[in-house]
Amino acid sequence: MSTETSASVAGIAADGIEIRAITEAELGAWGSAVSVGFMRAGLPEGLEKRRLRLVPGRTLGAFEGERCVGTFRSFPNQLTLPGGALLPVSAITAVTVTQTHRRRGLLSRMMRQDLAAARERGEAAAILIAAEYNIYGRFGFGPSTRMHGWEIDLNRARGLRADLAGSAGGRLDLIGMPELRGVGPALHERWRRGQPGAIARDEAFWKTYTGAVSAPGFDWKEPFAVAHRDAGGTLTGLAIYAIEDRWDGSYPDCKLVVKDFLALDRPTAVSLWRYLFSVDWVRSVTVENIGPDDPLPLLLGDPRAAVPHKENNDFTWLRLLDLATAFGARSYAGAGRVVLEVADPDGYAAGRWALEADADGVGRAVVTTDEADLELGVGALGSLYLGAESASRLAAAGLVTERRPGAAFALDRLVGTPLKAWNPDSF
Ligand SMILES: CC(=O)SCCNC(=O)CCNC(=O)[C@H](O)C(C)(C)COP(=O)(O)OP(=O)(O)OC[C@H]1O[C@@H](n2cnc3c(N)ncnc32)[C@H](O)[C@@H]1OP(=O)(O)O
Repeated sequence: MSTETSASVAGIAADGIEIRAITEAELGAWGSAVSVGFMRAGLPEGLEKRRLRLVPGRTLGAFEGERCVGTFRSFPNQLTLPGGALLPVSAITAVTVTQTHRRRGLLSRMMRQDLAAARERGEAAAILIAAEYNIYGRFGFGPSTRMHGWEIDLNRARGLRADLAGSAGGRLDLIGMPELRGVGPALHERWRRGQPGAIARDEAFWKTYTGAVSAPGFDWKEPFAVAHRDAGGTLTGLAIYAIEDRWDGSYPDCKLVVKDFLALDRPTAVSLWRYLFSVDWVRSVTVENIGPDDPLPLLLGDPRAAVPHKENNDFTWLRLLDLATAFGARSYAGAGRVVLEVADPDGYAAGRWALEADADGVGRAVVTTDEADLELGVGALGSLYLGAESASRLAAAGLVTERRPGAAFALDRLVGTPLKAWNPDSF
């Protein structure tokens, strides 16, 4: 008898289920499995969008014979780091296992296969948006940015502060979807370089966003897009919003929902907010997700009118795969050195690392034999990587252990950033 176990035969395990990259011809069946996995029965295959997003070799299926019972997709993206560098990362999405086949290790197999391939390709980290909090920690991911939104009652807000100046000589125009598709990408490219935690938006993103291709399971409704151009005619901001048409008897009681807000400077932001807070019939504004450091409430006549949105929670999860590349690429607030003992059951980040930075903000992670100041898992380190989480807070929660008193605060001074990392985009 052959000594070759089924587990060693081209990804087929003892249960007969094979994990492999799909072909383009299998995209329809794979897409149907995604819909079933996300509890949406009978949806169209959405082939046009899926074709746009197909990266050869990176769309995985778990196959039991012909039947696709698990799905997993990754694609290349870039993460803006503190300091403005763009780190190539693997973005993971469309993770599903059919209900009849769950808890048999299929996600674990797809994830481990894809993370190993990402590391091979030289992607220093993987990112994803987690459907549920408890799925991805076991694979070394940690929450690294938060969703941050506001509900604003316009009767209480008293508009924007009177002393705030909008852009001098700028103008606002409502634009249609074809124009948004034309001008949005270049504006976003400029904007994302100044926002740690932001990611790139590809062609598929803009086409889906503007309704040029449909995404199965999502009811697309054309939003409003208002563009701000400065006195020289350069596009410096965009706000995308929807209106929920509500009436209280004979009185308008509409809600304006801000879906996307990109402003390159404060005068642009002020002009856009002033517009959004003064649309006729609108009595309340929901800002679904905006940077945690965005000053929005402080721009209002009464900041208490902005109440935190109920979905404010963890958003981008990050899994470090190559500490030397990842920590060498970001910048640091100043000089410092903290030695970390990192636990990583899958090995990528495991070991003792000195995280150090010079006065000019250039830093690195290097393997060391020095005594460790702090012990933590790779997921906690992923949470700290972009600077949006604090080591002191994780230490208080027992998720980081100080071996030297004060080490958590020393790490915060090293990795903390002037502008909190934030990512507006689900994927
Ligand atoms: C990036 C994204 O696409 S997020 C979307 C994720 N998908 C969904 O939420 C859709 C509905 N859920 C599913 O499709 C599946 O349940 C999945 C993909 C979440 C999990 O797939 P499975 O194949 O069941 O996971 P697998 O068997 O590998 O589980 C590994 C471990 O994670 C645990 N686990 C898996 N899912 C969950 C969960 N939702 N909550 C808590 N623990 C979980 C398992 O119990 C198991 O633990 P163990 O190792 O201690 O036994």
